Amino acid sequence: MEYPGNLFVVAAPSGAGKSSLVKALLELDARLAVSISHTSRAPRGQEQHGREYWFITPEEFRAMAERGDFFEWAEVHGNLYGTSRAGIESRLQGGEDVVLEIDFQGALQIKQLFAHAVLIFILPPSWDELRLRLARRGDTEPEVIAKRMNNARLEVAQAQHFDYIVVNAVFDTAVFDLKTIVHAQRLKYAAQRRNRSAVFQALDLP
Ligand SMILES: Nc1ncnc2c1ncn2[C@@H]1O[C@H](COP(=O)(O)OP(=O)(O)OP(=O)(O)O)[C@@H](O)[C@H]1O
Ligand SMILES: Nc1nc2c(ncn2[C@@H]2O[C@H](COP(=O)(O)O)[C@@H](O)[C@H]2O)c(=O)[nH]1
Repeated sequence: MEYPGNLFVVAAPSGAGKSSLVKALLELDARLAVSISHTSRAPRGQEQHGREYWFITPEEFRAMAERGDFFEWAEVHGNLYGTSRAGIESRLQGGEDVVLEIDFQGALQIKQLFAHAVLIFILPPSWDELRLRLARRGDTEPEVIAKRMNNARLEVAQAQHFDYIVVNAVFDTAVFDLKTIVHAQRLKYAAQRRNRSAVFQALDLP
């Protein structure tokens, strides 16, 4: 599938900081929109339906998957997560740029569907720091942290399939790296599509 809008996929082990980084990136870039996923997991902390996720039951999730409502979906840490077509198709068709914050299984499914999608993997600076970040966030049970740390080793092994790897050690440096990737991709994709006005727009030229 090919749409005029750019598609960025950000994946990372839980706690590496992808939601925080994507939030900071969106604040700097009004042309980016984040896709809100559907999940069968229960809300955590202050999470709200329709803001962090669309929270639905496993039965509702499976019915949506069977209807083909998702571009991708996967089971992650024992819960179901998916990117709905309705959430992003019209934006991409309209030339808007979209970011997906999803796991590596979903990222690889997206790359099969959208050859121009840019896959970015976020790494924590160390395993100890990853564990600390999960613990400091304060909304995840110790046994869930243990499960996510185990899964993190499998997830990091998939980083080789991504277009870029960003290490989230110093937060502002990682945001800058993401910004640079987004800017470079906008130029490249616009040039590939021979869209001169999009090239000028990406360069911020009149
Ligand atoms: N560079 C950084 N240095 C220190 N702490 C950070 C950094 N980046 C993020 N954090 C903190 O780490 C914690 C985890 O971050 P965040 O929730 O963004 O991770 P995530 O990868 O989106 O996790 P999940 O997949 O579970 O949603 C948060 O408390 C966040 O404030
Ligand atoms: N394949 C997909 N993975 C998703 C999606 N939305 C989120 N996720 C990933 O799930 C884990 C856990 O998230 P959490 O909010 O429970 O901590 C994390 O890796 C997310 O990136 C999705 O739509 N598809």
